Amino acid sequence: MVRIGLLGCGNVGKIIATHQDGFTVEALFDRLPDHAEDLARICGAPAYSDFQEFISQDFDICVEAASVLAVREYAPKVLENNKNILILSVGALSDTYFRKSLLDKAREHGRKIHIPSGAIMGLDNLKVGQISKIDSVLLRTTKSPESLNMQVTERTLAFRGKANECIKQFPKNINVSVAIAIATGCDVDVELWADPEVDRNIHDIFVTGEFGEANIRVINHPSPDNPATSYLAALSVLSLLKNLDNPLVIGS
Ligand SMILES: NC(=O)C1=CN([C@@H]2O[C@H](COP(=O)(O)OP(=O)(O)OC[C@H]3O[C@@H](n4cnc5c(N)ncnc54)[C@H](O)[C@@H]3O)[C@@H](O)[C@H]2O)C=CC1
Ligand SMILES: O=C([O-])CC(=O)C(=O)O
Repeated sequence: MVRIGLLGCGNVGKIIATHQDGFTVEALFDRLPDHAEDLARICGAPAYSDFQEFISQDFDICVEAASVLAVREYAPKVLENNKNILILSVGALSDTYFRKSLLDKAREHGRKIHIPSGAIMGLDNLKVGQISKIDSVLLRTTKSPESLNMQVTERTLAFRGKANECIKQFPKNINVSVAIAIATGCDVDVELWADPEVDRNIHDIFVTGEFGEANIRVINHPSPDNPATSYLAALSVLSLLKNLDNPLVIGS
């Protein structure tokens, strides 16, 4: 059974800790100690207020469900402590220097960095971009103004540009664009729309390349405690963890 340590005890953290299937939660950490303590009361795992104490516990993989800043601060330490890491706030890896240094550290310590599919579908086959030419990738994301911290009364373009710029402005909303960029190896074009008429998180992905064309539309339900985060993002972490020890590996 896979043993995990949970870094980030908010909305996704709670879903993970309350759906332990194929893994067990061994330790909890959050920059807000009461978040970790609340989750400890729910799931029974111990909460730590000191990161070094948390990372010294006996678990196989640290599951990050906190923030881009938390990845920058703690991911190197996780690997240095000889633990694998699952990174949901993958936007942190849009900084190529940071990404390279993290990969070097993973190799040095013989550890893995897992990036779940998060709030989108199709990430598995988008990896063909690493071996076959992709001509263009566009992600058009639509969310409610509330989840983007905006107040608008009509559909409004919040951002148009490249993924690595969008994540700087919306670190809690567009991690998916960086996951697509890493998977494909392409500079991803992003449009981020705030739409008062929608109560879902909609991701439209348009890809053209040597393989042909793909249009993928994911219409996500927001998760219970954070409308900016799709429920699918938490589910994708659960399915990754459930399959970690499975001898049958499905999807590329
Ligand atoms: N890759 C993807 O497809 C997706 C990624 N995400 C990202 O996943 C992360 C978790 O999402 P939610 O659980 O909905 O967020 P949340 O805001 O509900 O919970 C985050 C928790 O992490 C804690 N935290 C934040 N910064 C921290 C730090 N520096 N050190 C320790 N703890 C810290 C917070 O106190 C909070 O308890 C967010 O960064 C979000 O942007 C969300 C949806 C999709
Ligand atoms: O959950 C979503 O729909 C997307 C999201 O917040 C992110 O990629 O950061």
